[in-house]
Amino acid sequence: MQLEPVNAANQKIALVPTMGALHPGHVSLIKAAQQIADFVVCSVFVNPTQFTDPKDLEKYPRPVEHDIRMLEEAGCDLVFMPSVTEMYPQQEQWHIDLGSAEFLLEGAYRKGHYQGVTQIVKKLFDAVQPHKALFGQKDYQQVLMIQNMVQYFNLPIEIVTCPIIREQDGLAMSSRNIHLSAADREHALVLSKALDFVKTNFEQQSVQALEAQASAMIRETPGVELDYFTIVDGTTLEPQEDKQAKNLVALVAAKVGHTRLIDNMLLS
Ligand SMILES: Nc1ncnc2c1ncn2[C@@H]1O[C@H](COP(=O)(O)OP(=O)(O)OP(=O)(O)O)[C@@H](O)[C@H]1O
Ligand SMILES: CC(C)(CO)[C@@H](O)C(=O)[O-]
Ligand code: BAL
Repeated sequence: MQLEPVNAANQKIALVPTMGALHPGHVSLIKAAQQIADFVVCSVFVNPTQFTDPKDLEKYPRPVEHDIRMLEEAGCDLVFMPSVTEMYPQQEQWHIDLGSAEFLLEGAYRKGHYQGVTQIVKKLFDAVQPHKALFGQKDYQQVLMIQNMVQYFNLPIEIVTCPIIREQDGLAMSSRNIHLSAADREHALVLSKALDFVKTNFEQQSVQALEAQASAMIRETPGVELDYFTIVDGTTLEPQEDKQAKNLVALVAAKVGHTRLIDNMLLS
């Protein structure tokens, strides 16, 4: 990949890393990138090292033609779609200290996931050398881990977080939604409904009561298996029951049918 002319012209480069199967959530990142940079690169790479479930990796959607068309329509300047051997030409070790939050929530359910995520994001940063990189709040913990990786290596890259884009009925857009059956799609709505419930009742009820009611809503929904619904400090991801505290976030993960989904909402 040759980005020298862009660098020589002193243009600001923004990178939007994705795993493809693009939807309007991804397009919102491209659009946000266009507002804050002169040249926008989107990477499309299904990164094997961040998958803990081989079946999840195998069935991850890869609609390449559709993705290229969407990126053209969005006016993306360059698409970086490397192969696995380009990104991983040889066996390599990767382990960095991402802080204690690495092992909580998603990190507890997908062991080693954030080592894989930060490994590939560092490789993408090295290849593209962007000034800025944009990520979705939908993957809340991922943004924290990438910020920690940037700090670990002292990289001169600004990490920008973009809001969650939802379907009209509230379901957070996700590439994995394609795996939902019609019934799953209905049942999956309970995740955003539970988050909305917590946001609406935040002033009136205790954190414990909110978590209990939201969890019950989800557990009572057929075909949905709750992994966690929790209200935590938005930086440490440790439980936080003091509602006066700033930076509280509610995070949820559940299996809907055979598909594991995540979502979250900022509370204060
Ligand atoms: N609904 C959304 N709104 C905003 N950003 C999103 C949304 N969905 C994904 N993103 C962001 O797009 C980037 C690429 O994500 P990715 O390619 O994994 O898509 P995805 O829809 O999150 O897929 P999946 O969750 O099924 O892996 C990430 O920074 C992610 O947070
Ligand atoms: C950041 C990322 C592209 C790394 O593979 C992936 O985790 C994703 O799509 O969120
Ligand atoms: N969107 C986060 C990437 C993953 O689930 O592996």
